[in-house]
Amino acid sequence: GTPPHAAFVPGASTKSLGNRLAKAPQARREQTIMQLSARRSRSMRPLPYPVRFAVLGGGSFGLALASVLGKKSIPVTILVRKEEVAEHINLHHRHPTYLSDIALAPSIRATVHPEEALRDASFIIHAVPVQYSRKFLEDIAPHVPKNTPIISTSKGIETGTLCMMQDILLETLGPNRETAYLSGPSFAREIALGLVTAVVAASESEALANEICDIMGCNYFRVFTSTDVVGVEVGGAVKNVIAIAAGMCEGLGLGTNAMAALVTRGCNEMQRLALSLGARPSTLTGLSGVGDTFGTCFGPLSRNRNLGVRLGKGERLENILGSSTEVAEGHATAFSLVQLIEKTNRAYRRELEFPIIYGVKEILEGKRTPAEGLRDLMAMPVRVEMWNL
Ligand SMILES: NC(=O)c1ccc[n+]([C@@H]2O[C@H](COP(=O)([O-])OP(=O)(O)OC[C@H]3O[C@@H](n4cnc5c(N)ncnc54)[C@H](O)[C@@H]3O)[C@@H](O)[C@H]2O)c1
Ligand SMILES: O=P(O)(O)OC[C@H](O)CO
Repeated sequence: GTPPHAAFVPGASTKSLGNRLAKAPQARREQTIMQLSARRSRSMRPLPYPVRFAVLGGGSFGLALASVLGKKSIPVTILVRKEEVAEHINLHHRHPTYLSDIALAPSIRATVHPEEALRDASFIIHAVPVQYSRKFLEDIAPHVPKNTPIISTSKGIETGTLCMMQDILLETLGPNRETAYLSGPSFAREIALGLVTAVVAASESEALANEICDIMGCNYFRVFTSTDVVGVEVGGAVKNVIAIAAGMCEGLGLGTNAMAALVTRGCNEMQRLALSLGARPSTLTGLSGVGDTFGTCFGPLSRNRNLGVRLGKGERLENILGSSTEVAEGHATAFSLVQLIEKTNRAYRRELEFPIIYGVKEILEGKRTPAEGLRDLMAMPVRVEMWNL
């Protein structure tokens, strides 16, 4: 028969462990859960092997993740665009503009030279907005070591190609590379301040997801794992568009009932699209689905929500975009999403409706005002709340 310890294999996939746990007798289930907990608490200790990270993009999220690694004394090199920014980080251990009130650990360096950042990197974190990622990655591709895994943090859908980061990485850096997609409610400032944050690392390689969980995890940054890359990427992209709608609801002063209804229906649209693209339903109820949607729709730090608030208060889109130094990914993604929905509907010969996503796109195009968008949502024919997908 199977030896009692066989249910726990360090590095084994959470999925296979889950399957085996479900079938195991009670005593073995308890023993396995204890062993799993021991494994998780080991992840808080210093690593037993040397690693070095390259972080692509010196914006607030790249800095925030660098700060997590820096607190674990892991060497990190951040690739930035401007020489004066690199010099400032190396001299003062803080970014001159982003999160400039937060000191970075001495193990964090910055450079403008891709070869310097990428040479000898054991892991690469990609933190450049989706719309700029293809060009950025094409430019640095010759310097990206062949087998180094990439952890993408960018949330959105590329204009024109309708690609998400998995395809952009494949098309720019080639096949046969392990990749992972980090997502969930994770505002850069809160992470950099050491506030408790939980995210999910999705990868087709369960070994990579587990490694990220061990290496990046600490007592305030908890990394769950998943193999559902599509679900995690779609959740991260759609929540930014729903957050723009939630911001408009706030800006219009519509109240809590309206906000709760809007966000719930937004999650419903997110789930329907994700399922039609092959995601697992449970992913969309997790951190990268409703979790990130709640965080972004209700959190005052969200750039997407704040864009919506300003639109709802009557400000012009050009003014809002012109006054921001950081990217609200939901703006471009709203247009890509509508095209992706139309493509998916055509492929399945059906007419699934996504009134919130379409409404945000039309408001961003100037075809409706936020108040008209809401009026149109209320005028839609009433139907069953949940469709069988
Ligand atoms: N900021 C957050 O709280 C947060 C949290 C989770 C995920 N994300 C995601 O991470 C990604 C990066 O977010 P961020 O807040 O750091 O973004 P950001 O707008 O600050 O930009 C990040 C960096 O990307 C690079 N960059 C920007 N425009 C570029 C261009 N045209 N060409 C080349 N490089 C360019 C720059 O180094 C810039 O500092 C986004 O997709 C975002 O959705 C952000
Ligand atoms: O500031 P936002 O709206 O880009 O959101 C940041 C993160 O994605 C929140 O998880």
